[in-house]
Amino acid sequence: MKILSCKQQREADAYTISHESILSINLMEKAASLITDAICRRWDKARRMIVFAGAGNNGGDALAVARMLFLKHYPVEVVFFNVTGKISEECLTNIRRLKECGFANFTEVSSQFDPPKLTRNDIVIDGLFGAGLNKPLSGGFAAVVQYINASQSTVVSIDTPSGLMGEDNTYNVRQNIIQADLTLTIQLPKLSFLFAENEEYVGEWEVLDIGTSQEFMKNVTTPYYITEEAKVRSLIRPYKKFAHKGMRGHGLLIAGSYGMGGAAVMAAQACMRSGIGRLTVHTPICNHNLVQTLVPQATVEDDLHERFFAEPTDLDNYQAIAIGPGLGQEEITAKTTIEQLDSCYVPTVLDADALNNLSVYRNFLNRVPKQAILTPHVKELERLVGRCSNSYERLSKAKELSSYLQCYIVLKGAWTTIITPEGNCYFNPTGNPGMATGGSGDVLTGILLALLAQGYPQEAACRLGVYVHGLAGDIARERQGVISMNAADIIEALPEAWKKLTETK
Ligand SMILES: NC(=O)C1=CN([C@@H]2O[C@H](COP(=O)(O)OP(=O)(O)OC[C@H]3O[C@@H](n4cnc5c(N)ncnc54)[C@H](O)[C@@H]3O)[C@@H](O)[C@H]2O)[C@@H](O)CC1
Ligand SMILES: Nc1ncnc2c1ncn2[C@@H]1O[C@H](COP(=O)(O)OP(=O)(O)O)[C@@H](O)[C@H]1O
Ligand SMILES: [K+]
Repeated sequence: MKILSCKQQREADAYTISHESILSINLMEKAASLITDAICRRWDKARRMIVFAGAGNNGGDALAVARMLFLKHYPVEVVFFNVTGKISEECLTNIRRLKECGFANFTEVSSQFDPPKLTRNDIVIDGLFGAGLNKPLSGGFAAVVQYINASQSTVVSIDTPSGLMGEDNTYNVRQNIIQADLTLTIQLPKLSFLFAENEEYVGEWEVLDIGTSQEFMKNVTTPYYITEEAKVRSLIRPYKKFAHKGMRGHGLLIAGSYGMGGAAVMAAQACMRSGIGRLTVHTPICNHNLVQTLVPQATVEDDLHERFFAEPTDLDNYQAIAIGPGLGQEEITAKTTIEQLDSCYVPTVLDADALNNLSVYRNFLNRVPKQAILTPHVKELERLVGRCSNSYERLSKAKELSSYLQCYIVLKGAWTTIITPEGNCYFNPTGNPGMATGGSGDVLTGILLALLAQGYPQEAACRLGVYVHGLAGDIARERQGVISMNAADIIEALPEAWKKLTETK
């Protein structure tokens, strides 16, 4: 699914209107009817609906929703803000239609505003500004937003919380953005909905399909996508009847140090559950028995050192390499990691301490092999690119790093983002907060190693691996609950996740 900028969303509406022989007012009617349905599904007529409408088309939506709720006998009040006297045509039509229904509970505000008392029982419908917002809210509108936010009412935003920009909110004034409980967004989510710091504005969100021109959607270009299950399924390659383990690749996992053998175990277990032919784990001597016992399917290659990764190993026999889980940050390990990079001629994953070690020796960044996959969480990325003040800036810096190194970056968290060297960003929809616990990332590294060893190209491996990792997390949540689930449960859920993605529906 593509994610468009607000400008593109407005172009999409205009294109749909001119090419699909639908009038603008009827497209708005469609949006309003879907919004009304979504509201009626959630709240009954005991709740008073207070509609705040602006003078643009977002206000037009809100006024049409007010009419539909009124005709369904909901108690409705409308506050319409006409500050400049400039009202969109569709908004005007909807004022007229509302009044023609006999609706009288209508307050028009042009300057002084005596706000209605908002109670816990009220539903505020926010139709002040949508995709047309062009600067942070200030003055009277800021006061209205702050008034709504200070109330106990439930807030439903139409298309977007008023005041929130669709992409970059670096220079926004945060207290002047509506804090919605629910956002009913038209056609597609906005990029800013996928950023952690905007959760308090967007609340829960639902996408309403108003039938935007398919042709426009097909041709419009954007670097931002949400990965869909159908896409992921199409990436999976079936095994041939005469498959043998040599065809499914031999991977090398360089992981573990004294006290962190578990990371090597979890990555290896996940790898062995993701279709790899053969796996070798290179780990310090102290972890030998642990890995042999807990992952008997894998071969163990001992490092020369008792406790740390201290000696680069021969990579000639492998189709893919993963370095990092639980490696530690001893100086000798950092130097060895960098030295090892020089012989990584096959697809490579760099995770956790491999990245932390690189961030200590940033002048060696250019030794990262081209096309490598880097899997940082937010902190690990910032150690590489510097502190970021928000998610948009972090994404921009990750894109710069990916382009500079010509590598793939998997920026982990909710909506894990896969950034390609060409600058495309794929947001992953699976996964849940139960995965925010030690070891979950090691599991992902194991999955990615398995996919690369089997010959999946980097981009496919990232999109497929991250999706299945999150899906296994979702299955683990079903089984164990969000509090108790841990990385071991994600590994245990991998067979079912893979089955789900390969079974015909
Ligand atoms: N037929 C259509 O065009 C459809 C439009 N739709 C709705 O239309 C919305 C977009 O409508 P518009 O393009 O009219 O934009 P908005 O309704 O978001 O805002 C438009 C007006 O706000 C002013 N404005 C922007 N930022 C401001 C600020 N900080 N302070 C004060 N005024 C400010 C602009 O100058 C403009 O006049 C979407 O978000 C969606 O809700 C949907 O109903 C789908 C159909
Ligand atoms: N709130 C969340 N929603 C979805 N996925 C999450 C969430 N929190 C964490 N995850 C996933 O869990 C994994 C955690 O990895 P990481 O931070 O490297 O943990 P560790 O280093 O402990 O293994 C990542 O793949 C991340 O995307
Ligand atoms: K809005």
